[in-house]
Amino acid sequence: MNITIVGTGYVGLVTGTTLAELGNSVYCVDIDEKKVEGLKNGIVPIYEPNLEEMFLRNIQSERLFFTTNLKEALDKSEVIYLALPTPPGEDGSADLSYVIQVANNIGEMMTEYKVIVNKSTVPVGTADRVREVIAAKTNIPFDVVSNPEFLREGFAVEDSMNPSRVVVGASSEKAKNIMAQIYQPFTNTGIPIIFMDEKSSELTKYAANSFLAVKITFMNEIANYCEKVGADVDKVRLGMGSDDRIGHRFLFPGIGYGGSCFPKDVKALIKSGIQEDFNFQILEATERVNTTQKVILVSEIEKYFGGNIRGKKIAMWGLAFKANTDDIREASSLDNIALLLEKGVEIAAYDAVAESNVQKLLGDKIQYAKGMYDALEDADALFIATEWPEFKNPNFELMAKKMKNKVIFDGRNMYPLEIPQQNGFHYKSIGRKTIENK
Ligand SMILES: NC(=O)C1=CN([C@@H]2O[C@H](COP(=O)(O)OP(=O)(O)OC[C@H]3O[C@@H](n4cnc5c(N)ncnc54)[C@H](O)[C@@H]3O)[C@@H](O)[C@H]2O)C=CC1
Ligand SMILES: O=C(O)[C@H]1O[C@H](OP(=O)(O)OP(=O)(O)OC[C@H]2O[C@@H](n3ccc(=O)[nH]c3=O)[C@H](O)[C@@H]2O)[C@H](O)[C@@H](O)[C@@H]1O
Repeated sequence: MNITIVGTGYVGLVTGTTLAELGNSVYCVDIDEKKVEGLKNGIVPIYEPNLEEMFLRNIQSERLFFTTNLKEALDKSEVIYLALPTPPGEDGSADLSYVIQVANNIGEMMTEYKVIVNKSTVPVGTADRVREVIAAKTNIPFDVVSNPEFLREGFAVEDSMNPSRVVVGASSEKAKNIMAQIYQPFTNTGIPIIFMDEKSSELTKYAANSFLAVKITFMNEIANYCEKVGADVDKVRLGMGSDDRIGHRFLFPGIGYGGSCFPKDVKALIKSGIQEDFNFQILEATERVNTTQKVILVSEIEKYFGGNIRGKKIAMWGLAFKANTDDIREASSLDNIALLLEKGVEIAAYDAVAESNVQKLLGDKIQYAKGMYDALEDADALFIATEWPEFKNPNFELMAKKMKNKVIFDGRNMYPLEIPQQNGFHYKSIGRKTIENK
């Protein structure tokens, strides 16, 4: 099938590449000329494991094309996916201007039947709005479908090729059949394609992300309580997660959830609720708890150093909002950096993948180390903000040699407690006993 994808960010590029991998001819459109030029020349602008190989293979097989010309791509395909940004507006609600703008363009440009498939995360009722916008521009028949995306950054290719489910909100039989045809390779491997109405589909996306945000936040509160009463959150987590009604995933406590989606989607659902005179109390609490959780270790650092931390040097391992991505949107590292800088702390950071994005944002406000051990030179403490695999089994002897003090504040619970203990480190993690070493 011929498919057009509008927007070549994380979702658009991965969706386009995987649909091409499944044998479709895919025309990707973006307004960012530099990005499109790079993509045409085989340059993948994001860090995403296993994407580049598949992307290059499909360009070579002439199934994957890039253009800035929407009309050209539109004319080639019956199915148009929208993978456009829906960032938080000033009040936290989803900004639909990108989606509406492109819907307008499609209405003006289309010359025959199209299915417009919305992959962006959008509030309930957006399919209806897109329908109204297009219908105001043309009499040609078309359908609008909601098809939310559930991929995780860092596992985007894996999640797109082998999704837990595909949700399709469609009311027209014609559009349903076309969507069933696109996802037929999944049906054959037992992946459920769940058809429903557009509104339920739009809400499914927000409900799934918000539920996961609540799950993490619940666990963060349990972790904080563990510290008060002397329980160990790792044990509690194992004990809870073994009940398959609860499950082990997304129970890892830490310095809060970040990224381009959980924070924005929780805010957007709260806002959508308010518009309907409905209070999402559990989500309001989740947002509040997450905001404090992100910087919970800063007061611990102050406590350790007796209050004043001005002039201290802190090494930060990890800047990305989680491992396996270069994405720093709403990363907890940034909240901690801002607060620590405000308190007069000097920061030497290391993140092999996300460093350049932070450099663009913060410039010389912090130092950037070439390697994880370079960051530790003369450091008063180490702060672990992202769980990159290379931090999992470090050389503690070398760390001790480099650092001024053997102190670790671990926002990702990287080590079993006996490891820092055996190596004589002071070790403060989340929801577990503090290993004292003054
Ligand atoms: N990043 C993620 O892991 C996931 C994101 N989503 C949702 O998918 C949507 C897209 O997110 P991302 O891919 O992360 O965004 P992104 O910001 O990485 O990419 C969006 C792309 O759209 C392009 N664009 C903007 N206006 C355009 C226009 N008029 N015509 C053509 N291209 C245009 C931008 O230049 C950019 O390349 C959002 O609604 C997001 O919430 C859903 C699941 C996962
Ligand atoms: O809508 C989206 O964009 C996507 O949002 C999340 O994916 P992503 O933001 O890539 O990352 P996650 O792996 O979900 O992690 C989000 C945040 O939660 C944190 N987290 C995750 C799991 C956990 O147990 N504990 C925890 O603190 C991570 O460190 C990270 O900061 C969802 O997992 C995807 O299903 C969804 O498609």
